[in-house]
Amino acid sequence: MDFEKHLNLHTIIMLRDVIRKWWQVELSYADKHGLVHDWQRGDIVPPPNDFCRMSLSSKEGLRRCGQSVRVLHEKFKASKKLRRALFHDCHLNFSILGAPIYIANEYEGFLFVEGFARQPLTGRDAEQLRAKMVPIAPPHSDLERAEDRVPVLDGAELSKLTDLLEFAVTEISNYELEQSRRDETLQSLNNDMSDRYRFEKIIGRSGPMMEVFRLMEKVANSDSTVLINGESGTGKELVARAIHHNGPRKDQPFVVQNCSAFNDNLLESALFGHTRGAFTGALRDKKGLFEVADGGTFFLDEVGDMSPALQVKLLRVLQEGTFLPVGGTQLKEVNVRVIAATHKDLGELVKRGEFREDLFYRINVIRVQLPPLRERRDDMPILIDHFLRKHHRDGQRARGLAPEALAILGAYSWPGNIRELENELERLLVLGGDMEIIPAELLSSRIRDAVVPGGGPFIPPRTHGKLHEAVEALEREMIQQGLLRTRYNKSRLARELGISRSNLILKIARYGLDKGLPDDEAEVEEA
Ligand SMILES: Nc1ncnc2c1ncn2[C@@H]1O[C@H](COP(=O)(O)OP(=O)(O)OP(=O)(O)O)[C@@H](O)[C@H]1O
Repeated sequence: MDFEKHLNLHTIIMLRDVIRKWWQVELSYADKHGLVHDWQRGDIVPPPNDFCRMSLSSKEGLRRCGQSVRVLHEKFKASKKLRRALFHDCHLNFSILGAPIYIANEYEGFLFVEGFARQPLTGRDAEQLRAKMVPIAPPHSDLERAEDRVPVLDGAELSKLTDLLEFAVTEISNYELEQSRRDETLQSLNNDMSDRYRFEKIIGRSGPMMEVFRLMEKVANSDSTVLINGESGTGKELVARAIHHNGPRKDQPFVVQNCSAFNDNLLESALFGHTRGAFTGALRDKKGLFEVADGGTFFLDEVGDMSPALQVKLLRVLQEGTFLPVGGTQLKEVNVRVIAATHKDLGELVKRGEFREDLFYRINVIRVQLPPLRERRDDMPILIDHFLRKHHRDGQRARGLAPEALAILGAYSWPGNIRELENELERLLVLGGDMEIIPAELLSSRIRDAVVPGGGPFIPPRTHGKLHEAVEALEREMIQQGLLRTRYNKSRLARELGISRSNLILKIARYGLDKGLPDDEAEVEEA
């Protein structure tokens, strides 16, 4: 237990002060071994009682004072059931009053005051005291009339002091209990957070993302091949990295290759390496990325774009851990965990004969499906917050987005997913410069126009009030925006909205949206 900390508690500071002022005694603390740390450090507040002051200032006196305190400690230790204050007479026959500190039923030491008499000293008492001081006090110490300055605490005063001492002890144990409860709560929160956010760079709390995290937890410690499926910008590489960094291969290389980046020959040589003279320009042997990744993880992005010839080679590495460099004759052996990713439907490619079925089954052992951003809109606020922090530069003022900007971002369909959102926020921070709140006007026109065609103010959908009114308001808004978007082509709009043309015309009339519309005859039907 750290008494330094307790001394700084507001209540203890106040109590110490009150006790000092009212009774001229000092509140001190002995630990669970009966040691008074302040005294041992020589950090002694000189007590008004001159006898005690002299005693505490000499080595022998200090030893005797310490011994007296330890007797009280022994009493507390001997009777663990005793939770109240106790008296003991010190080596000078002054009183020590101590109250034990218990925290969660453990004895942790005691608070005490010492150096007072319980009744006025007689002349004889003073004589005896002076005699006791001879071996302790330095020669020629001035103890003339010292007995006049000895605090005397009789019955009523003593009971008040006892109450205060016990109150101080209760304050300390309450504080410690509170602290340990807080520590426990923090600990369990941290455990909770680390469970949930072991993949701390991946932001998401929506149901689909929690599903992804659960799966990642399971696969991180295994060595099995993983297939990550998801649209562009949904975080496939981020997830692959997180799986690698949370697994047993984390100290080994993580190598990335996008299979759609090169033509077939270049990709083969990049993946498997080549020998000298394998092709024009191959001046020396070159290691392939599979060799570089040996012991670690290889992230093969856009695996669906691999040619059939390379698919065979990949299957061999996956099944046997061996491959032949371009132009080589000797098989090389590697131990690589493969995480493949694609935005394509590999099952569909298999059906069309564009992807080997055996390879598909080999890499589709565990499939992590990353949801597009439009299907995890619940994550938008934390993602926005995350990217605003990530791209916020020192000295920049921007703290957030105006409500209209947030509403537009929330309504946009995000075809480029998180990458598009991240780029948009980075751009907004640059354009926002010194602004504290970034207004909707700064959003990319692509986003604004998609959500608010015609550039009017964005009216976010209602979330309260009567349902039929909200439905009607939404219906009116969709028809009005649709008419603008289709340039009043009612047949097209009816198709888009999934209602009949006559039904649309009725609704247009009902909502008063027909004013100023071109004649039906003038409407140009699309092919
Ligand atoms: N859940 C997420 N939390 C935070 N940042 C994310 C998240 N998902 C993706 N990102 C960020 O979005 C950007 C795109 O992610 P990443 O490159 O992993 O996507 P991808 O699906 O591999 O894209 P592509 O298919 O185009 O290669 C990166 O900057 C990444 O850090």
